[in-house]
Amino acid sequence: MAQLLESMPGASTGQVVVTDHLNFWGGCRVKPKDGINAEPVHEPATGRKLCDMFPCGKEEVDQAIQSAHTAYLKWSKMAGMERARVMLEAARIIRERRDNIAKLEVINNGKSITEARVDIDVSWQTLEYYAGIAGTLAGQHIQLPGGSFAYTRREALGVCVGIGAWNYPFQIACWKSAPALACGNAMVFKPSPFTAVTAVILAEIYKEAGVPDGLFNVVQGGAETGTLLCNHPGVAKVSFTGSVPTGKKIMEMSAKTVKQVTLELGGKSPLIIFKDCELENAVRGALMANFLTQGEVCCNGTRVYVQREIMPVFLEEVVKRTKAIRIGDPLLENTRMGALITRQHLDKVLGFVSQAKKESMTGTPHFVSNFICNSTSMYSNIDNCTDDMTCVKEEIFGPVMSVMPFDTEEEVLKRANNTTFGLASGVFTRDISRAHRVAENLQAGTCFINNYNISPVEVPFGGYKQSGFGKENGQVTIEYYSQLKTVVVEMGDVDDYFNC
Ligand SMILES: NC(=O)C1=CN([C@@H]2O[C@H](COP(=O)(O)OP(=O)(O)OC[C@H]3O[C@@H](n4cnc5c(N)ncnc54)[C@H](O)[C@@H]3O)[C@@H](O)[C@H]2O)C=CC1
Ligand SMILES: C[N+](C)(C)CCCC(=O)O
Repeated sequence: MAQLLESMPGASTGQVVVTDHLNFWGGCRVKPKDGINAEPVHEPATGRKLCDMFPCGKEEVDQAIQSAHTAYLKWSKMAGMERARVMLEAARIIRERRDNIAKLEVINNGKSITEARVDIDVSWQTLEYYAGIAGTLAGQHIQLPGGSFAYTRREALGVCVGIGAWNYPFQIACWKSAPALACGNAMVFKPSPFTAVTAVILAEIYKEAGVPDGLFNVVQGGAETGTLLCNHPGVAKVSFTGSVPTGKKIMEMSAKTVKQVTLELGGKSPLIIFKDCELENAVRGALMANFLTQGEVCCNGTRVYVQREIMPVFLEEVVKRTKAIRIGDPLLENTRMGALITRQHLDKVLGFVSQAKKESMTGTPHFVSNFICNSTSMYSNIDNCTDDMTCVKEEIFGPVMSVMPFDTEEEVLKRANNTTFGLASGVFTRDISRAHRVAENLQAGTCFINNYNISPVEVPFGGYKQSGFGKENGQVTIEYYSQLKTVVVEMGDVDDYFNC
């Protein structure tokens, strides 16, 4: 893989073939055991086969978990400051190789190179941030009568499993592994079978930075491999990013051995635009909320509520800007929207758009489709939607923005909250009291005021309702990757309570 990265500077879509093994445990890449059941992985931008992915079976999953356990025993005994030093070195290497990793991520996922570079920057920043926290992990000292006392220790959980989605492959691996490793855990990570290629690069970088062999491992596979991981008695925690139905299964499987779980699930987030907004910012915010990574973003603000008085001018602008988004080969510098993950996913997204055309009595779908190489990308604004339309109720996970008019704050809050999801939300207004009141009353894990989809690593991220629970990023995530032990110390004699 190192060779592949070196050969990347001249790479363009349609050229790279990955032949290296994509599993990693015990400190090195591991050849698939049987070399059977190969699943082709395609380059989204061209539809070309990029490599074969061989799903890991029980024996391989056992090996990866065993190797993680061995590394955990060493790593968890190191001082936080020692762990921090290794993590900072890994962050430095990612930063140094940022452009090449970003290129491979484009080939892996289909997003534009501009966005992929941001993802890789967020990735090394995540490692730096949690390296900074590793040395600060501490407990509390509690005084008790007679000189006795108690103290708490913040301890690692053990072997944590990370299960990733295909929309931010490298970044998700960092969002999960950085806090896990900072707390002294080891991780076995399973990327999505659609984006099998970049997680192993992270494993190599951790190794190069000096983590013990087995600390960060990659097993390839889909639902079956994921099931083996979630049912494994040697796993203490599962952190999952993906769809709600799979999240529910993961919770069920984890319940059998009472594993801790973090679930980052889907969304159908509302973005509320009041008539007193700064219109230019609101329009840009609506694009940010809908079209990053071809719309394949869990926290996207796909239900855009616009106060009726400004609907015509908002729509005119937003449609004009949407049509001007440069769709194309994702490795070209000018491209701002690349390819959807697979042909099947594109068909699913197009299905939502044609369903909207059928369901809409008054709305106008503004629909544009572009062909890039063998694959396709598209985007659509659907105006004057009603809350009961399928495109307004269900997660589309594509570049489709649904726009609805509203009249009052009270009404829009009710409509915005009328969903089983609760990942994110947004509001554009110049009225600061209204902004904070709306933020308080929206039932979602994040509310963006006068912007959207800004998520620096310092800021906790996670859902309400069926969008999941647990947080990623921010200081609080330490609590989801560690456990608190209480030690009670008697300085006097034990009471003769039983008087015997
Ligand atoms: N919230 C988010 O960030 C994401 C939401 N989605 C939504 O889900 C839809 C389907 O996409 P998928 O990739 O099929 O999502 P998914 O939720 O099925 O897959 C996500 C991850 O879970 C793994 N997985 C699947 N079944 C599993 C099981 N039974 N046990 C353990 N692991 C399992 C997959 O291999 C993958 O690594 C998308 O169209 C989109 O609407 C997809 C990806 C990310
Ligand atoms: C980076 N951000 C905020 C645009 C999206 C991250 C959440 C996801 O995995 O979809």
